Amino acid sequence: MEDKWQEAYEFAVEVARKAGAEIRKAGDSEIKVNTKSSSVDLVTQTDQRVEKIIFSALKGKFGEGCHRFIGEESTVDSCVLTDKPTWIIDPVDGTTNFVHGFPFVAVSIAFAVNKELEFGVVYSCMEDKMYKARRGQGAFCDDEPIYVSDVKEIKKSIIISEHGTDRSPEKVKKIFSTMQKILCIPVHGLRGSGTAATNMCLVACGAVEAFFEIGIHCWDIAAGAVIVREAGGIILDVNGGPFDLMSRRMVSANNEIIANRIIKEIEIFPSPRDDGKPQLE
Ligand SMILES: O=P(O)(O)OC(CO)CO
Ligand SMILES: [Mg+2]
Repeated sequence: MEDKWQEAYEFAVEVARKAGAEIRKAGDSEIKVNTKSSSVDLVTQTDQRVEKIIFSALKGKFGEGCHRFIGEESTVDSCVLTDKPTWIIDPVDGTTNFVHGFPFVAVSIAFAVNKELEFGVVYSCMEDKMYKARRGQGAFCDDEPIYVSDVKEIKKSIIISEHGTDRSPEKVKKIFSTMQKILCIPVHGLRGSGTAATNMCLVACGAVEAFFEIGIHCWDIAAGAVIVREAGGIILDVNGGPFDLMSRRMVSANNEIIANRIIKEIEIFPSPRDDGKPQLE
């Protein structure tokens, strides 16, 4: 029973690699930029085409009836996580990077059963790095085990945060105020790769101590969440409570000490949940 999903895991790695190759070879003609929730929330034909490629591979293998599918480009309204086996996919995480040629772009594929994440695959396709993890079986980059950093002192840490795609002045103010407070603890530095999935893999492999964000979606972080946990890290809500995949906010960190120190500084702002339910404080 424990190995029930091994085939799905291995297939997800294969599909992510193929999807990444499609992104790498996407020509300039395909990079026609459209916008979604705001003028800085970008989408290209590549996002849509690669999502179709991933979905048709997974549906062809596992059938549409038994499995559910949540994808960044095909989820129109809210996405509700049920107990059914569910694929959660971001075909191009880091679309803005992709459009600008900034070299961090990831394919993110996660799989949940009974609302619990079973495995996650993040293929950082421009660097050709394959991150993957299955619940209870460790995390890997290119088949080598990876582990979070053992730093416990916040003053010896590097922290990742992002600016998101909402430019309303009150939210931007809170984001920068949080970053300022964390920077002035002081920490060694603040970073951001422009893709949530890659940011979580940077936590998982010990390159940084933590990554937090409010406003990301379930497809940005589902695969990364498994990878961080399996590398020995933790994921919490920005209020210090348990992580909720649909809440559009999280702190991923190498350990609880670093996570809680960051949480002390985070200025929370409202962000409607992916599943349409009321947001917690
Ligand atoms: O590039 P995407 O898929 O829009 O995702 C962003 C978050 O909104 C980076 O993680
Ligand atoms: Mg994304």
